Amino acid sequence: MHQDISVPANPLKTLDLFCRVVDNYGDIGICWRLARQLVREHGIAVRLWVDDLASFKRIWPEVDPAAEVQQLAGVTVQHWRGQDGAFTAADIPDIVIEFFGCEIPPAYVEAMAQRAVKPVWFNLEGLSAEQWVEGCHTLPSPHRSLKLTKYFFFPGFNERTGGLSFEADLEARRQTFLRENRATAFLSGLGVTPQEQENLKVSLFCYDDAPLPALFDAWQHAPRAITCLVPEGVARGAVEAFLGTPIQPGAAATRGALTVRVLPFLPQTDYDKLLWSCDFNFVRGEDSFVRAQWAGKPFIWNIYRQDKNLHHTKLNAFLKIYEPVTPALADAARAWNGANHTEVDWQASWQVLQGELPALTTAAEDWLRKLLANGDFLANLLKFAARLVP
Ligand SMILES: Cc1cn([C@H]2C[C@H](O)[C@@H](COP(=O)(O)OP(=O)(O)O[C@H]3O[C@@H](C)[C@H](O)[C@@H](O)[C@H]3O)O2)c(=O)[nH]c1=O
Repeated sequence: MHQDISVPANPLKTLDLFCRVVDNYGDIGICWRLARQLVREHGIAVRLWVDDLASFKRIWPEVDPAAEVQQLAGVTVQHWRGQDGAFTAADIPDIVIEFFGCEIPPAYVEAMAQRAVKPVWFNLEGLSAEQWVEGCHTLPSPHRSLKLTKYFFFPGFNERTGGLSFEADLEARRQTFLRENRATAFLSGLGVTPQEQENLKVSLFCYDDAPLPALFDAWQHAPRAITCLVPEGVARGAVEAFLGTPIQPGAAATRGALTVRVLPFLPQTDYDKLLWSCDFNFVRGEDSFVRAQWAGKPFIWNIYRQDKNLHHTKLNAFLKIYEPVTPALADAARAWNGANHTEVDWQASWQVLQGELPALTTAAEDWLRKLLANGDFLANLLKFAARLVP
């Protein structure tokens, strides 16, 4: 008789990911990235439960907002209407993920407990550079009455956390894009003129309360001409005030050293290319913040506002570990988020930042390589999950 020496196949083949869109695009943005990556890189059958298909459509135009169930990029997308219908053990996959503590239906949890082999259950948490995260990462939370355990899994910036998610081919695609100078064709396709491409290129994604009018004002007096590329709908009031016309893709105006150009709101994969194409990026929330780091370019982060100014604590925690930071970049980041104690002179501040750009860019590339070494968040999660399988 032959002895079976083959490596046991990965038993974790199916997965449900639950996403509740609190607001904006970050919740679905992150979940959609993870879902696609699970299918493409790990061969896992993924069902993504999402409650807001309209927001989803903004970042992935193929979404049919009226469909109950649809197949997209190999993922089964299920419109989550808060169904708490009948679930049986047969409905439950090998892995269940709830995103940002969104509560999954109680009947579904009951069905999880009925499964002969219990699913590996995760709560995916938000990104923060605060130190307490390291102590909470992978902590188990036993269900109060059912034989189930949920694990907290945190993204993060070092090996004591889950790391940040990146696709296996992300860095190779970025390198090819840069090496072959594809930015020119990409930006031209978005209507950015050759002259605008000669300027210093800045992408802009921020919340409405960022001090954009002051920055626009400063940029008009910048030492080098600036092209600010802003996807449609971002900072609508301030952009409209600058343009003097209602916002639509293709609208542009130049005042002094500053040209502002409105782009269409881009599909998620093209948004990466925008970050790669620019010299400096303004990003916000969580997903674009992470993608800016994978772009290897200097950036300023507009952090998602939280009660009691908790977001300022998070911002400062990040600025403390972000190695490329300079005093000028930290000051500007704090001012952008209302976390500074003194008035900021944006004109002077930008002048310093512009001078620092070459060094900041080199440092941002080094930072990217350091983060890559922590491994991909999903690969780290699946490795952890595999260890829990009996
Ligand atoms: C500007 C732009 C963004 N995007 C994508 C990139 C991201 O996946 C997504 C934006 O998500 P974020 O950067 O996270 O920013 P955000 O502000 O949109 O999202 C969130 O922030 C979180 C912290 C909160 O928990 C969420 O509730 C949510 O507010 O939209 C495009 O696909 N095309 C575009 O043109």
